[in-house]
Amino acid sequence: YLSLLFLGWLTSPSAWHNKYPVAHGSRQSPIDIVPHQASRDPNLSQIVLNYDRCTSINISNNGHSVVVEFDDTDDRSVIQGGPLDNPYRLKQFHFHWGEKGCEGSEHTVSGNSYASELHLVHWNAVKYKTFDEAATAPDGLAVLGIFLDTGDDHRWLHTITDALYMVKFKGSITDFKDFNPKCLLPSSLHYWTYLGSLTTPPLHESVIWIVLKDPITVSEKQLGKFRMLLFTGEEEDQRLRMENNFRPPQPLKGRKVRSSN
Ligand SMILES: Cc1ccn(O)c(=O)c1
Ligand SMILES: [Zn+2]
Repeated sequence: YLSLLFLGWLTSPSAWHNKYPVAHGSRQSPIDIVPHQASRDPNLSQIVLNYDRCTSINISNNGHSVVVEFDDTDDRSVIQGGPLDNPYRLKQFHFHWGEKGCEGSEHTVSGNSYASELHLVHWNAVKYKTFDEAATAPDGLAVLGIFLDTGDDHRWLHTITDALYMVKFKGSITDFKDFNPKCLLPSSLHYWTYLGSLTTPPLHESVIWIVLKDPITVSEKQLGKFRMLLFTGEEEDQRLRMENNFRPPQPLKGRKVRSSN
């Protein structure tokens, strides 16, 4: 039992710096966003999402989260505008959540957590040849963060939650075609943006974060289905429920958070 606790400690956010010293870097994510301290930047245009020709491929459990991957061999699904100098290609989206409704998001707003946070991960295919190369470059990735609040059922989330039983165990993967993440967006695309990092090891400081101000609403029942996923593989005897897969806010270290109009 103690060995499990020790193992748990080793993989917890507070221990990541031992293997990934960048965990104590100058542009780590997530952060606490304080709206009235964010500067409205008139030069910040709206963000534009072109997901209409997007091609989802599969859904999988990578031991950290549930991930939907997309065909990123061309510019069929991109995010552009806002703080971005060129289009960034959609590669995957995944979620972070807690064990109860009052925590689970990675970014917080004036110290308040949401129940979950959706990350749509894009990469700069104009400047870099592969996702892995982009993932280590300061302007390599653009992650669109969307908060999930609990309330009524989300009309389209069932498409994902109905597939979760097929990816219960770490390492499981199954087909997941024709899903357009546009159905997971809130009505307003107003956002905060700042320079940050991946929120899981290797914590590369390569992410231009675009966090939408408005959350989407999902039901406690829908969120509960994420908590039946496991961190552990089918062959492991310890079954660890996948929950609290969020990193807490990191020091701002003088960074400016900008706000769209
Ligand atoms: C690429 C990547 C990996 C993990 N997470 O949480 C992210 O938000 C982005
Ligand atoms: Zn994430």
